[in-house]
Amino acid sequence: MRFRLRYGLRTVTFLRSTFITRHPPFDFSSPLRPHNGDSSDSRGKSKANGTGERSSSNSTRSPSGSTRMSAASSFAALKAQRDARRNPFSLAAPSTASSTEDVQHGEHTFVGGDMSPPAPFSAAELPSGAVPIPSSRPPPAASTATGTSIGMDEVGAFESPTMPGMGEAKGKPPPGAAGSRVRLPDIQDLELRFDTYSSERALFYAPLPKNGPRPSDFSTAASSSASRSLSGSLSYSYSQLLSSSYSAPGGWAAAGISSCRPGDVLLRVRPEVAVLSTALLEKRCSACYSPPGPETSTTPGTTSSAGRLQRCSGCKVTRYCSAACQKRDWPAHRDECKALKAMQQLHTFRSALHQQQKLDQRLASRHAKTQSASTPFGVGSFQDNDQVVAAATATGQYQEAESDGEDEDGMNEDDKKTPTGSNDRMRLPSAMMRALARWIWARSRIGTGGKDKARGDGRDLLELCSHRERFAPEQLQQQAQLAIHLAQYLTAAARAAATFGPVSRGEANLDDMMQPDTAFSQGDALRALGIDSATELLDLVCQFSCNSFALTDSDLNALGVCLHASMAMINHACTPNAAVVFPFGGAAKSGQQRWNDGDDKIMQLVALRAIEPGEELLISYVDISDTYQDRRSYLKKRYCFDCRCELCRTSQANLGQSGAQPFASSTPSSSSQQGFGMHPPQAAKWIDPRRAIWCPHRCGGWIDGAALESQANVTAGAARCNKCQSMSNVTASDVATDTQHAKDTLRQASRLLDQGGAEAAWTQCARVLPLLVDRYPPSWQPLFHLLRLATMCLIEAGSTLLSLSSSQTSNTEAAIYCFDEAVRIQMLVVAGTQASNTPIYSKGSPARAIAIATLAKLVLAQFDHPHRLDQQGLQFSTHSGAPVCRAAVEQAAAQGSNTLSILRDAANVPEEMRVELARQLLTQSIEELDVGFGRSNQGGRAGLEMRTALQEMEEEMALLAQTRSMSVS
Ligand SMILES: C[S@@+](CC[C@H](N)C(=O)[O-])C[C@H]1O[C@@H](n2cnc3c(N)ncnc32)[C@H](O)[C@@H]1O
Repeated sequence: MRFRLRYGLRTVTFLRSTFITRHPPFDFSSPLRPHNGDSSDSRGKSKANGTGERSSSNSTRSPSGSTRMSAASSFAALKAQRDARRNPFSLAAPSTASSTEDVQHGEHTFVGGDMSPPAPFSAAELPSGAVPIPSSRPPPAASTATGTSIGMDEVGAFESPTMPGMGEAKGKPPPGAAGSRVRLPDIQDLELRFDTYSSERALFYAPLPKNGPRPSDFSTAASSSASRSLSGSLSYSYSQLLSSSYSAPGGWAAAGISSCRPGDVLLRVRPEVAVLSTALLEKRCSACYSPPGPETSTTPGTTSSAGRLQRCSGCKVTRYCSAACQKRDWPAHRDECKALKAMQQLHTFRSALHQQQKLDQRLASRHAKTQSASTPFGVGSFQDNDQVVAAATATGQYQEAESDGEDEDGMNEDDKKTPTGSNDRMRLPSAMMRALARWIWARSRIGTGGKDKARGDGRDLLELCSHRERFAPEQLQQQAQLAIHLAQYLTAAARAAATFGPVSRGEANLDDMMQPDTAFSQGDALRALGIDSATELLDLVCQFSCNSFALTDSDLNALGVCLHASMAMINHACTPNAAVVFPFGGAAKSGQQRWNDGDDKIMQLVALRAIEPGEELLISYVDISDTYQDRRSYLKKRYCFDCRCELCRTSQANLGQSGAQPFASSTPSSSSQQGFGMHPPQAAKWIDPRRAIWCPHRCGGWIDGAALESQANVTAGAARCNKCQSMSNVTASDVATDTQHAKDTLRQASRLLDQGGAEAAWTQCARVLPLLVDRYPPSWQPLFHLLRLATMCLIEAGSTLLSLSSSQTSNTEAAIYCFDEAVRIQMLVVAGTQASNTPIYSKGSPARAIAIATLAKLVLAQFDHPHRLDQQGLQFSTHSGAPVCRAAVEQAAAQGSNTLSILRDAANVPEEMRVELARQLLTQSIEELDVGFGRSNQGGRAGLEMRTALQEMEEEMALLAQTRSMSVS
């Protein structure tokens, strides 16, 4: 039948390309924060000026002695301003501290003054402020500024409580606690910023230091532009702000200016810097992030690593889908290209060195114990002209340690041969490192008066919080490790040029390299980029880590990392009223318009519920399907704060921890209008869906898993079913074992999937799922994560099977099995997002909207083979033992209130009703995508896809009905 064929094939094709949200448990780019230029845009320029003018008003001496605006001066001036703003008790007024002298000599003052130095640095190197890196020699003349022509290699396929809502808290929350209502200070005590891109819908504000300087002291340009921008709406918006909540515990915050409906877009910006994750560098275009399109695939049926992405002939690392894309990326890639290339040369050199060392050692041991143990030269001498690296090397911090993640040391392993041909593995810089380096290079170009196309329209990273002084020692040590690698990466090109001659010659003069004296100082190279001290470098790393966003595609798949300073001023809540999304993917329009077909202003702040004027805008930095403990430790570790939102306080109270605030029952606010937002939980009865256990009597009720942890709670009957009061038959130790089991499986299956073993990954999941779905609702955190991964495995496996050979019935049948199973698993995922009247994700949350859209696609894909879903209560397949029973879906659907109505009959829906189910799913996903990705965007790329699918489906159905009536007559 035409309908079935079309849908089956078309859907499967787009299933393969993107579409499932995957949240690795510790995805760096997923602060997730949570978790997006065309320089010719005049508005972009004016916004850039907002920062640029402020910094450029402070001119200083360049390293060479000439008076010009240097990158160093702008760093220093901005840092001084920032520190003064952040520290109301600062003794150093920014107007005086803005002199470069002061900053360089450690005049920063910090609240608390607890400045424990990072482990690799000695206390002497890091006193209470910036430590200048001793200059040993002047920077090489124009070594980093020379242009290089753009070239491209053609490469072949493989070369290349309820939530406790936002209601008013009873009692007095601690001053400054997020969610607390504190009257805003008078307007003269605030620094206000109005974002020109916000369509007058978002305002950024920060308290000024008491008795401190006024905005005008910082920069006339900045303050006048602020008041200019504000003049139209100031009286209205500010009076609203005054009467509303102010939860920022210091620092910047954002507030809505006018009333917003769910789905309103509050801010639309282009990220100042955005890069593809290192793991995707070979698989995606570095400018538009497109995978190689099917039309360019060289081998039919192969997965997306095939295709004709063209490799940059300079660095041989980044790839592009077209010359247009490469050209667009060039301003940002230019310095990076040199650095990557130089790193490869250095890597080759180091490999040679290493071989030489090994040989020497062997010779030494063979020939004489009398022989000196010292080798002719050491790796240390190669690095030792940098204070940071030397210190780290001395303390063993710098090592070529294997790392399975970008986060640990900021370096990724490329397990292919290096482009230079050596067999050992080349470690590419992580996405974060490349992003930060791009930002620093762009910054230094602006500082030296260069025209900068690479940098977008945002404010300044230096104004954002760093928390260097607040990190736990082990965290700071990790950041220091990143700083060390960043320093090496930043200076690779300059150093290579100094030692090898022009990088483009590609000839390493090993003799020169062996002489430490001739090696180019890392300190010099960093100073040329405007970084004067190890502390400054470390600050930048900390700032980036605290303020960057995960770059995702329109289906929330992680693509990389990005930064925009305005967006970074938005604070966190585990029950956010807004979200930062990339409705059309993470990149501006591609040369071919294949992948990103939307607006260039690609990073958007969207209201998830109704927002009153002056209400603080809050996004989530974490995956809110995580438990309280996981969210808490992640926020503490990465962002240095304890979240005091109502959800966290309620969860804490449930755990019976000391210091918990009593739960504040809030009245349903405007947030729950139109069904969006959260309903307030009944404190006494609230069970966190993330920790719930099914009632052993299958009444559909839940038992609070958190209550099991305390014997007192168990004795007091807190661990009983909330419906029938049955006792739990699961103990706390059962839960701990199941949690561990699920987490281990998640890790193993994730690894298998990454290595291309989707079927093996699914088999791993299939082993544990039967027990887990029987014992826990799908919202139980470890199960929820596993279910999301299981759907991905099944889609990947099914798509691969289908692409192998459609003539082999066994392949097709296996593929059908995969999609059938994926439908059931995804039903559980959707149920998990919505379970209880206090769902993990509120209606319209991007993650929930995408989960429904995914299910809709899967149901559409089933139309080819409707007979596959039998009507048995349990669906076991001979193929790897399908573990997920229909009963689990039914149980999950029955448990919920009307939020799950869409799924209530899904598991037993007769075949003829399946089209109706698909229609319902498409309709609901469109409604929710419109909220999560912006109504004016029509739900972004995913929303447009769903609309097209719905329209086509209705056309097909009409055609089918017509054909039927004709054949009857
Ligand atoms: C991306 S910044 C947000 C803007 C920040 N207020 C500023 O001034 O730069 C993240 C930092 O803001 C603070 N923050 C964000 N949300 C918070 C909350 N709910 N409670 C306490 N601090 C919060 C933390 O210090 C966190 O590291």
